[in-house]
Amino acid sequence: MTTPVLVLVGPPGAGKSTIGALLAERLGTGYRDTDADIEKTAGKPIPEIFVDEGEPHFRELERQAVRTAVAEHPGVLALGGGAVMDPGTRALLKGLPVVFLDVELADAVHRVGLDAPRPLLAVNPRKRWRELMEARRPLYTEVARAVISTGGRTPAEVADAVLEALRPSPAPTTDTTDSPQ
Ligand SMILES: Nc1ncnc2c1ncn2[C@@H]1O[C@H](COP(=O)(O)OP(=O)(O)O)[C@@H](O)[C@H]1O
Ligand SMILES: O=C(O)C1=C[C@@H](OP(=O)(O)O)[C@@H](O)[C@H](O)C1
Ligand SMILES: [Mg+2]
Repeated sequence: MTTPVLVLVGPPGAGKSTIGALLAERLGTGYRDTDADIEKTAGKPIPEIFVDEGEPHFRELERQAVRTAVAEHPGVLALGGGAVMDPGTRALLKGLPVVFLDVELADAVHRVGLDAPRPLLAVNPRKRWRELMEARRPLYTEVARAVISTGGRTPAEVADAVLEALRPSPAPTTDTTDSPQ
């Protein structure tokens, strides 16, 4: 089993897919996004899966996509915003270098409003996003080794902050200059 060097979690609009691709480039490793894997498996875009088969079916595809990617992808992995709702997925993430990309409502809604539609935010996106985040914040926090705020930062700055947060702290050194002989 080859587990990912880095896993990104967080709500829609946090920048998981954008920062994930950027980090993979910086680290010289592969990038994978479970949403893209799901679309490949289903043979259709996520909004169509929600409409045709419903959210429970999407969540089942998501559970499987996360398991497969965690088992075989050695690079950077971005999850969909709702993946952490599954207890089995949270257990799987334990021990992995998981980073929670945090964002406030105003920034997130501004960002996803400019992007392709997310079915869960199709109606009343501000209210829906706030509800999602209230329910999920404890779950993002539970699985994360580091929490990075993305507000007011460019994607490149967020990537820098992620790498800095995961940098191993230097081994303790003993300063002998003042030690008694
Ligand atoms: N730090 C940032 N500052 C400004 N815009 C951003 C930032 N991160 C991502 N975006 C933009 O926000 C939108 C959503 O980003 P995306 O990576 O798809 O988020 P997620 O995968 O977390 O839902 C995209 O249009 C992306 O270009
Ligand atoms: O928050 C969610 O439940 C979802 C987030 C989306 O991914 P992003 O978080 O990458 O937007 C995508 O998986 C799907 O639309 C459901
Ligand atoms: Mg994404």
